[in-house]
Order: sequence, then C-alpha cells, then structure tokens
Amino acid sequence: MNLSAARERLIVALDISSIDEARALVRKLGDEVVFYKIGYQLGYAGGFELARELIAVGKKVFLDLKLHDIGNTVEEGIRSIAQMGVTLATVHAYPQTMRAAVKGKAGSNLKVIAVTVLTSYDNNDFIEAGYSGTVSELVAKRAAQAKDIGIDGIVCAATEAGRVQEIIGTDKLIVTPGIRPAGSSADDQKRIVTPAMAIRSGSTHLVVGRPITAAADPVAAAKEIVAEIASAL
Ligand SMILES: O=C(O)c1cc(=O)[nH]c(=O)n1[C@@H]1O[C@H](COP(=O)(O)O)[C@@H](O)[C@H]1O
Repeated sequence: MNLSAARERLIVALDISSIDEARALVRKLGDEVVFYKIGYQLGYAGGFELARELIAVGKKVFLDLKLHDIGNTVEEGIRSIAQMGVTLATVHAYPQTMRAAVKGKAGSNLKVIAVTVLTSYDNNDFIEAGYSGTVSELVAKRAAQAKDIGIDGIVCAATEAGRVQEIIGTDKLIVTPGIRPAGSSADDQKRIVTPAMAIRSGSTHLVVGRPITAAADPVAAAKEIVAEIASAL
C-alpha cells in the first residue's frame, strides 16, 4: 500500500472561520495531510496569511476563490494569486473566464482548474438555475472547452470523472469534491462518491472537508481516507 502516494491525492478543505482553529487542526493532522484548500470561509477570515505560512513549512495550498468576472479582472486576479506561491486556484468554467485565467498564470507555476457544475447541484437545481439539459451534459461541454483553452484541470463530481478524463485526457488534473466515505452524511452535497470509487473513476485529487474537519477524531478520519485511497491506487 503506497500511503505517501495516497496522501498526495488528498486535499483537506480548511472550511473553518478561525485562523487559530485552522492552525491547530493543521498541527494535529501533522504529516498525514500534505495538501490544504483555503476557500471563502477561512480566506476572508485571514486565511491568505495562513496560506503563506503553510507554503513556508512545505505544505501545498489550493486557493479556492472560484473567480468569475470580466476578463481583465480575472486575468489580474490570477496574476496576483500566482505570486502567492499557491499550487492550485479555481475559476468557474466559463470560456471568457478560463481564457483570462490562462493569460494571468502565464510564466508562473500556478495551476488553474475550472469548476464545471458544483457538486451541490442535481438536475432539479440545474433547471431552477435556468439551464436546460442535464448536469452531466454541461460538465462534458465545459470540460471540452477547458481542454481547448488550455486550463490545467477540472473540478467536477467524481460521478463525472470518467467522462471528463475521456475528454481532457490523463495528463490534466481531475479534482473531485463531494467525497463521502460509505455511511457518512451527505450534508449539502448532492453528487457524492466514496474515496475509493472516486480514485477508480479517474480523480487525480479528492477534496474532503467535513468528513475530516467535523469528525470526532480528524486524524483517524484522515488516516482512514488515505488508506482507502491507497487501496484503490
Ligand atoms: O471548488 C471546490 O472545491 C468545490 C467545488 C464543488 O463543486 N463542490 C465543492 O464542494 N467544492 C468545495 O469542496 C469542499 C467540500 O467540502 P465537504 O462537503 O465538507 O467535504 C468545500 O470547500 C467546497 O467549497
């Protein structure tokens, strides 16, 4: 079982409102977790500083701000993010937005990944939002556009990872949130998949928040997920 390869595939979402609590959790998780995601909740509560701290001690950081704006704003926003030294950043998978992001990251090591359809959406939510067709059709369309534009990878539910891999190929990132170990609560996620199934479906990285951060024993929860990933590699 290759646990260190499995650890590289796990991204823990630090969806916590306090920097001190986030620091304490990172300390507790120790070497079990090498890749952290900082999104709205922690980012706007001082998490950008924590991102720099984590990078300084050798962790990888995924800055999940899901940018979507006019081209110039996205391009310059991504250029600023690239200077922070983070590994990954998100934009929404709209063609103008993805083109701007590709320009903004030029010359840097930042990888930009595009969010297709959020994992909290099912076909009913999709229609309510004004779209026609199905979630999986739009995921496939956006994946194809992302590939043409030259984005580094896709964020989608692991339910779509196999189809996305066929479209974008095996050299791009397929980052899948909505991961739930068997028997755990779905919370507000609608398109959920277990860690092992997500890996078998072609996910390169799994984003896991509450199943670890809200667990009674986060270290044990992380170890179990790492072991499950390793079993599927
Ligand atoms: O971009 C993301 O990371 C993301 C995209 C998506 O479609 N669904 C999704 O849940 N996420 C993020 O992944 C994390 C999932 O957290 P949990 O549901 O607690 O495991 C959250 O930080 C979400 O913001």
